[in-house]
Amino acid sequence: METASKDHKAFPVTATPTTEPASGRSIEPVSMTLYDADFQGFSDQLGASFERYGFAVIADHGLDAAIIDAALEDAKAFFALPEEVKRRYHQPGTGGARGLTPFGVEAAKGATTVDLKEFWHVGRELPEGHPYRKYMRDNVWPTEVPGFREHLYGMFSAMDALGRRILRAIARHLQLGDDYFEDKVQLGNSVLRMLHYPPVPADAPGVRAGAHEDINVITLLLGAEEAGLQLKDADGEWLDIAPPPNALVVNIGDMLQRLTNHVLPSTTHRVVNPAPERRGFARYSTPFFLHFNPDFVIESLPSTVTPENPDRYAGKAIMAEDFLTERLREIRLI
Ligand SMILES: O=C(O)CCC(=O)C(=O)O
Ligand SMILES: [Fe+2]
Repeated sequence: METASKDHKAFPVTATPTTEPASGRSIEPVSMTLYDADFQGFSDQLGASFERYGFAVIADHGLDAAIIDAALEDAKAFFALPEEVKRRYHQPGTGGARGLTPFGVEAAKGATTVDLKEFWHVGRELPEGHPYRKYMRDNVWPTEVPGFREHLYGMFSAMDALGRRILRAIARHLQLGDDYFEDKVQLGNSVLRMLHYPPVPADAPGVRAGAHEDINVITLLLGAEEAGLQLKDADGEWLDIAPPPNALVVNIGDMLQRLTNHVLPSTTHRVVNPAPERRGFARYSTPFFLHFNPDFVIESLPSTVTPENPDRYAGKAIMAEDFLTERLREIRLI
């Protein structure tokens, strides 16, 4: 539900991307140990990486490995269930907002083939009667995997907290108050996506994930050590993202690009099919799409509007929820 492509024509997803040259550039990881030792230094490094690539690689993120492992093991156990059992948790017509989106359903905008993936979505739980409940569907939980609910929601909460920490550094980089984002995302319509890319036959049509941009504020991604994730660099070259073990990949989504009048770019990315020696391996990755609170109004931050970078969205303020709905319609998910 978080994906759309602007430029599929330039990079048809039906091409054989693994044969395209990937440039030798790579993103320098930033260590989160700097966060407490030298917050300004951390913010500067993170901000520089985002301005340059729209992506950053964060080492030493401090997430509890036990929380991640428990959620991942449960997701793997779920994906290993028979197809007809899994499909009980598919809710057609809801854009895959919660529960399972089966293999062969999602495609990047304009793509002629579907992505070679299936995924499970977990969203925020709010108390009965909360005014934001109308924007957020109820989660669904499989009964076949004991612990799934507790572990998956534990991971949602851990990623949510880490995302808010990272946003403090982004706020510092943008010379806003460090807590600028706090009351704008604390009840955001965020989604944890547990992704399963099965082994890929040599003659598979399509790619694991076609070229797209994320719709949300920032995305926190674990599991990109298994190769395939690439970003489209400013000069049009595809650049492999090869994080060190256990590192977190973070990228800017369309909502933050819009808020910052493109000072922080939402970069096109994709997941290409594996090299022959890795074709027999599944890939599991877990993006957390951090969203604004549904009623936050997105308009260019005054500090990002300059004579060299005039407001690209003058007179186009939009509520986060309307922006999301518009984008999901564009990609025909709702
Ligand atoms: O699996 C990955 O590495 C990235 C997935 C992604 O870009 C997405 O789901 O939006
Ligand atoms: Fe993405």
